[in-house]
Amino acid sequence: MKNSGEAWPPEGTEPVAAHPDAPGPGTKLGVHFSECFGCGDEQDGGLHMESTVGDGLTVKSQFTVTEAHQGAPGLAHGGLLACAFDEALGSVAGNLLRLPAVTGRLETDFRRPVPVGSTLFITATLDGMDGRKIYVSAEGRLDAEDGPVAVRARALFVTVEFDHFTTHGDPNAWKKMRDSNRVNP
Ligand SMILES: CCCCC/C=C\C/C=C\C/C=C\C/C=C\CCCC(=O)SCCNC(=O)CCNC(=O)[C@H](O)C(C)(C)COP(=O)(O)OP(=O)(O)OC[C@H]1O[C@@H](n2cnc3c(N)ncnc32)[C@H](O)[C@@H]1OP(=O)(O)O
Repeated sequence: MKNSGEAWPPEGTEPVAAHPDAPGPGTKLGVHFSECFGCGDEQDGGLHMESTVGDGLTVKSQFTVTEAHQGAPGLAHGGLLACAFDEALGSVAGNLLRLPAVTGRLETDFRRPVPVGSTLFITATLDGMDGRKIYVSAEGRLDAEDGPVAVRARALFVTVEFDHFTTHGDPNAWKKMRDSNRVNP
């Protein structure tokens, strides 16, 4: 993946269409795995992000910063903001393409402080694919859809076989996610 100053998406990236069975604009995506740190509802310390499919190849997510997310006093920790963007970017890749994929590389540009109590309105866009490589980008605006941009991010996701998760992860947790019918791999 190219560095921040270089062309995005990189040369060789092809435009993509959403999968025919992908959820349409306006669909609330809910929780893909109850224990996910980004969106899970059984993860007390998590980010509890909520996402909805947007127009075009986008997903819109919201992340409200609490005192549990601080780095500097009163301000969101940059690593947690990166986590929020990983979730939003993974959501646009996974839900619109309906392909299992993992983050290979994630870049974040922090442009404004994000205070405790504020909500980031994140729009993530599916920029294209090159073989197994999925390119996605996002921006997060402070406290409103048209608020000032606080964070920009872009990422490379790489498609994997489903056994990536059972081989390297926890097969029982995978079964729990599958049985919840929240995703349908
Ligand atoms: C997580 C959800 C699972 C559920 C899936 C089901 C349904 C989906 C529906 C909804 C999902 C909704 C939301 C998801 C929300 C959040 C997502 C969170 C995602 C994560 O939290 S995920 C954890 C962190 N993530 C990892 O744990 C990855 C560890 N890693 C590896 O597992 C390997 O590293 C892997 C597999 C990445 C590649 O390994 P590999 O051996 O398969 O393939 P290879 O190395 O050949 O790479 C192939 C091509 O990608 C290029 N490439 C690779 N990495 C690159 C890099 N960093 N920079 C530049 N280029 C790179 C190569 O250069 C080559 O390019 P080329 O084809 O041109 O040669």
